[in-house]
Parts: sequence; C-alpha cells; structure tokens
Amino acid sequence: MLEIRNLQAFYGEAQALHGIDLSVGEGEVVTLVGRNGAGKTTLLRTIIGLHRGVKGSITLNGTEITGVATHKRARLGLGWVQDDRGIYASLNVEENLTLPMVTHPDSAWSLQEVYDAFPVLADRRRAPGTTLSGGEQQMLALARVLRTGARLLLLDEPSEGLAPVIVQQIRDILLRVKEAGTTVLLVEQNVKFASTVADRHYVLAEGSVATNLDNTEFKERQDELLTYLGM
Ligand SMILES: Nc1ncnc2c1ncn2[C@@H]1O[C@H](COP(=O)(O)OP(=O)(O)OP(=O)(O)O)[C@@H](O)[C@H]1O
Repeated sequence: MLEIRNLQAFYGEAQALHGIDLSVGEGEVVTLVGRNGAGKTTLLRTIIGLHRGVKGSITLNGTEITGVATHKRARLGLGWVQDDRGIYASLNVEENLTLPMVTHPDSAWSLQEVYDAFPVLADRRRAPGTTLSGGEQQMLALARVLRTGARLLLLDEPSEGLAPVIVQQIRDILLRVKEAGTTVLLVEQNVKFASTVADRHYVLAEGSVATNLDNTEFKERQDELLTYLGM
C-alpha cells in the first residue's frame, strides 16, 4: 500500500532523513520507534506532504505522491492525526466530528459508530474543544480521522502522556480499526503498547532505518529496545 524508497528530508542545509526504505502492506499496523530526534515525526510529515525539502519516492497504492498536495493525498486515502491533535478549540465535540470531509464513504465511521466506540465523546458532545482532557482530545482526534474513512492512518504518538486506562481504550480502537482492514503507520515510543497493536516495527536511528522487526522479534528484544530508547 505504502512504498518508500531512498527518502531524504532536509531542514535547510541539515539532513534529517538519510535514505529511508520502508513499506507498509494493506491492513498492516506498523510502528516507527526510535530515540528523540531519530526522524519519526519528520517521516510522518513527509508522507502526509507537510514537509518541503524532500528527495526520493513515496508511492501510495502505486501512485507517486511526492509532488502531490496534502489535501490531494487525503483524497487518495491518507489520514493524519498530528501530535498536537489539531482540535478546533472554538467548536464543540460534535462540530469537530462533523467537520471533516468524508474521502472514503465505504470505510467512514458514522457519528453513531464513533459514539458507540468512544462513549466519553457522546457524553461530552456539546463540550467545547478547549475543555477536553488530554485523553478526550486524543480520542476526538482519532475519531475525526475515522470519520473521513481514510484507508491509511498516520498517527503520531497516540498514547503519549495518557493515563493507562485511556491508553487501553486507544489500543482497543486501533485493534478494531485493524480488524476492519484499515492500514496504520504510527510513531510509538511506548514499546509495550506498540507490541500489543502492531504487526511490524521499524527502528529509526539518526534518520535511517536501523532495523525492521516483526512483532515476535520485537517482543523478544523488548528489554534491549527499552534500554536503547533510554526508557
Ligand atoms: N523545524 C526544524 N528545524 C530544523 N531541524 C529540525 C526541525 N524539526 C526537526 N529537526 C531535526 O530533524 C531531526 C529529526 O527530528 P524529528 O522531530 O523528526 O525526530 P523524532 O524522531 O520525531 O523525535 P521526537 O521523538 O523528539 O519528536 C532532528 O535532528 C531534529 O533536530
């Protein structure tokens, strides 16, 4: 579904990605792990089209998208949950949920499906974006992208800073998303969380792929990875 070849990204003169090769198959859940500054967020931003200064190839279902505008990439099936969650503070929960453009009606979640999956959003449907807790914001951000019907979700640290009970709910939703056949590429520093949702993992180091592990190998090497990541 997603094929990345020799991807390089720059901030001015400084090179942040040094020739990334990566692929994500249809229906797979794949994580990007790595120390701070390894290039995970830059890679996601490059895939969604928010980063300029890029060389190399990114294809989505066989279509080269490196020169394609971000909104057109969304129409091709990419959905992005950014790390600041991108909630409209002046709108309430339901308005935030009804705003996104549905790009793929067959896989788009209805409001009712969202409320069934995230009861807290149903309870808070009239609450302004500004009053939501971190966990509620993360759920809303995820729910909004599910409303579009995106076929490949790009998530930047969905579990970051959340209470264990919320992390568990996010995990359950991701497992449901996966069961429905949606493909997911996520940045995830929580190794335990990553191992409960993903099929494969790319470990990035200094803008390159250090290693690519299936989930069995990843679990076997969990202690080593935790030490490497400084956790
Ligand atoms: N706006 C920027 N201007 C210049 N350099 C940047 C900018 N954003 C990131 N970088 C550099 O690009 C490299 C990759 O950063 P990136 O944020 O993608 O890493 P990351 O793995 O997502 O780290 P973190 O977990 O801390 O978010 C780092 O060397 C970082 O210093």
